[in-house]
Amino acid sequence: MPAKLIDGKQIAADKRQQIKVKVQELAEKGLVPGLAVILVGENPASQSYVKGKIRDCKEVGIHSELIRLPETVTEEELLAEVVRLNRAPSIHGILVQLPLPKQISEDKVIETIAPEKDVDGFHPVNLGKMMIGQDCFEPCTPAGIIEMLHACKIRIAGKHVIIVGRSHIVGKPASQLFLNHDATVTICHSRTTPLAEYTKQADILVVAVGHAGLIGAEDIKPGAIVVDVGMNRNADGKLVGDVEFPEVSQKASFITPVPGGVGPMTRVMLLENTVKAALASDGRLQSESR
Ligand SMILES: Nc1nc(=O)c2c([nH]1)NC[C@@H]1CN(c3ccc(C(=O)N[C@@H](CCC(=O)O)C(=O)O)cc3)C=[N+]21
Repeated sequence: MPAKLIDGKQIAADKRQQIKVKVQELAEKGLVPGLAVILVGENPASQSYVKGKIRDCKEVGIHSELIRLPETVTEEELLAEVVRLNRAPSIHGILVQLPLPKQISEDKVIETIAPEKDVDGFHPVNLGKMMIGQDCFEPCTPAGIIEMLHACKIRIAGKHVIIVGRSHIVGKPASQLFLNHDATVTICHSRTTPLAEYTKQADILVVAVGHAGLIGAEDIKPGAIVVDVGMNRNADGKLVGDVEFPEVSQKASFITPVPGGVGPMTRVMLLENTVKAALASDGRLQSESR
């Protein structure tokens, strides 16, 4: 039986609707969540992602500010902008679009964002809190994956989750989040051999590498749940994941498509984190909401 498609686009749209209602309630109480997005340079992919984020904010009533800086900006200038936004009362979340030009240390920039405004969940304080199970901003892509599995009523506890990829923004935090949800977690990466011997054992397989066609039908267990985080352009310029989609979907029980799977969930989790940041900034509303 072919896999059920996990419709990330639809799940994200439903979630945006809920967030919109929440934002309206907060606005009536005088709190308008605010997100600042810093975009450095003219990279077309980054420009289009950032446009999407700003559009999402508009749709749900989150105030957004786009700060555009030239490709030649110095690290000092960028850090000064982050510090200004750390202090701005109308801004609750700060996102610096990655990647950044070579002259700028991404680590330094992320560490300069106030942890309570780090809606990407990339700051070491948030990553550390996640590791010890404390309340924190969870990175949007891993959080979106968990959210879409929940929306499909897929249980995580006790499952063997195999993550392929160990990036700081997807693989590593995803492994931690799945562990926090009581999964048994295995992390695979470029030096794992033979990769297929591992992936075939997964109840839930998360692939976040960035190689089109990395996972074929022969690499999964029948009935596995497959989450494709890959984003690759094929020869025709079409967006494709890391998983051979038609073949794998014949053998899996659930699969996320690319596009329309994890990507839209990543975007909606940013909105959720921004509302959370706004609420946390307002002691009065925070205690009311409990
Ligand atoms: N500070 C920072 N935070 C990020 O979260 C961040 C970043 N930098 N840099 C770049 C990556 C990439 N990323 C995407 C999110 C959603 C889609 C998305 O919605 N994709 C659609 C399709 C988009 C298309 O067609 O091009 C989909 O998969 O259906 C894509 C890419 C966030 N990133």
